[in-house]
Amino acid sequence: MHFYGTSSVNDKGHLTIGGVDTIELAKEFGTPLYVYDTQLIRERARGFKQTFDQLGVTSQVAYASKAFSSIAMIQLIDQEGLSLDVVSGGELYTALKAGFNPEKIHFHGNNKSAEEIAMALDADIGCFVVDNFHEINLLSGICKEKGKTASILLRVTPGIEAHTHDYILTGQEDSKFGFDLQNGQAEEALVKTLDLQQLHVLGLHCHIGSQIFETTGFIMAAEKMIEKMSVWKQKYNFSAEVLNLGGGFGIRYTKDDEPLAPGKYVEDIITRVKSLMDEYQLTMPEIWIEPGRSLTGDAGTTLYTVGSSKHVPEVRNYLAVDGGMSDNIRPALYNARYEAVIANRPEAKPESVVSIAGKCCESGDMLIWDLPITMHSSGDVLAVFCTGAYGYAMANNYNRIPRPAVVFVENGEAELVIERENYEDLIRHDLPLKVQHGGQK
Ligand SMILES: Cc1ncc(COP(=O)(O)O)c(C=O)c1O
Ligand SMILES: N[C@@H](CCCC[NH3+])C(=O)O
Repeated sequence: MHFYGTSSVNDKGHLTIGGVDTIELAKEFGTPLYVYDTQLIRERARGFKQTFDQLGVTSQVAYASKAFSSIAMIQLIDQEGLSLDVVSGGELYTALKAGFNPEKIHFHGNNKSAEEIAMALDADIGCFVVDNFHEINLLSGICKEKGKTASILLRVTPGIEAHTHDYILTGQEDSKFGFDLQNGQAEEALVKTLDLQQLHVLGLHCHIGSQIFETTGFIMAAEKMIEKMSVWKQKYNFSAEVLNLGGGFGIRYTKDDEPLAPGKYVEDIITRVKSLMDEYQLTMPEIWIEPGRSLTGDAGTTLYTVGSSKHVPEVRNYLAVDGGMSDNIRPALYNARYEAVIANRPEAKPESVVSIAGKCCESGDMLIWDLPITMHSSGDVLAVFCTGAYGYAMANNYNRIPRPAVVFVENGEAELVIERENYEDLIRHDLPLKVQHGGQK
C-alpha cells in the first residue's frame, strides 16, 4: 500500500492517520467519514510558499476553496498565511464567517450575480477575477452605485489544451471561461477596463485545467500571456502588477499517476516566466497561483463500513459500502480512480479482487472497479485514499442520504469539524402541501 502523509500502521495492525487509529475514528464518529491529515496540508502550503521564497519571487498562494471549504478548513489556510480563491457567494460567506482577511480573497466565477458582487464589494475583498463583458458592466455599475473601486484580474483563455479529463479542461478556446487571448476579446476587455474609473486592472489570470502532470501546458500559457503583455505595454502602457497562473497541479490517486512534486511545478514554471520577463524587458509581476487539489487531495481519506456483497459467478464480486456517489461523485462523473485498503489490516496481502459499490440506487454508483483486497467481512472499515479534494465539496443528498462528518487529525488528536447531517437536516427546507389540488382523499 502507498502511505500518504502521516498515515501509518499501529501495534494493533490498524491504519492510523495523524497518529489516530482509523478504526477508533469510525467507532467514535461513524461512517462514511472524511478524515483530513492536517499536517500534510500544512506541509504542502509551506512547500509552495518556500519555493517562491527560494526563487526570490513575490507571490500569493491562494487556496482554491472549491476543493474543500468549511470554517475550520479556511481557518487552517489562514493559519498557514495563504490567500483564498472563492467562486460563489457561499464560499465567500464561509470565508468571511471563518474570519478570513477579505483583502486576501480573490473572487472567481463565470456568472457572478449582482448580489454576490455587492456582497464582495461590501466586504472589501482583495480582487475580482473578471470573466466576461457582462461582468465588466455589472461590476463597474455596482461599484459606481456604491462609490467604490475594485481591483481586478482579467481571466483569459490562452488556447491551451492540457492533457486531462474533458470536463476539467478550462484553458482551450472553446471554453465557457474567460476572454479569449487569440481572437482579440482579451485585448478588447483590457481596453474597456483601463478606461473605467471604477476598475483597477491588476493583471491577468489563466487556469488551464486540473490534475495536470507536466509543466508544458502551464509554460505555454505563460508564454502566450507574456507575449501579449509585451504588446499591451507598448500599445497601452499597461504593466501587469500580477500574473495569476491558476491551479491544476496533479496528484497521485493511484500507482498509475506520476505527478511532479508540488514545488517542482512552481520552480519550472517560474524559472521560465522569469526568463521571458527578461527577454521582453518587462518588470517581473507578482505571481499568484491557486492550488486546490494539490493542497488537500491526498490529505483526505474516506472511511466506510463494509456491508453487503454479491458474487456474479465468473464475472465479478461486488462489495457494498455505506456511502458512494452521494459523498464522492468523482468516479461516476469522471471515471476517477482510487486506491483503498481494509483499515483493520492495511498491510495484509490482497487475496481477491472486488468492485466497491456505493449504496445509491444507480448502477453507475461504483467507487472502485477491480480492487485487489485482503480478506474482509461485513463490518470491516474500508479506507479510500486521496479523497480530500472535490470529495466532500461535491457531496450531495441523492437518495436523501445525509452528508458525512469530517474530522481533522493531527498529533494523535481528532477534531470534528463538520457534523454528520441527520434526517431532520434533510427535510429542514421542505414545506408541507397547503393546497389540496383536486386530491381524492
Ligand atoms: C479558476 C480555478 N483556479 C483554481 C482551481 C483549482 O484547481 P486544482 O484543484 O486542480 O488545483 C480551479 C479548479 O480547477 C479553477 O477553476
Ligand atoms: N471537480 C473537479 C475539478 C474541478 C475543477 C474546477 N475548475 C475534480 O474533481 O477533479
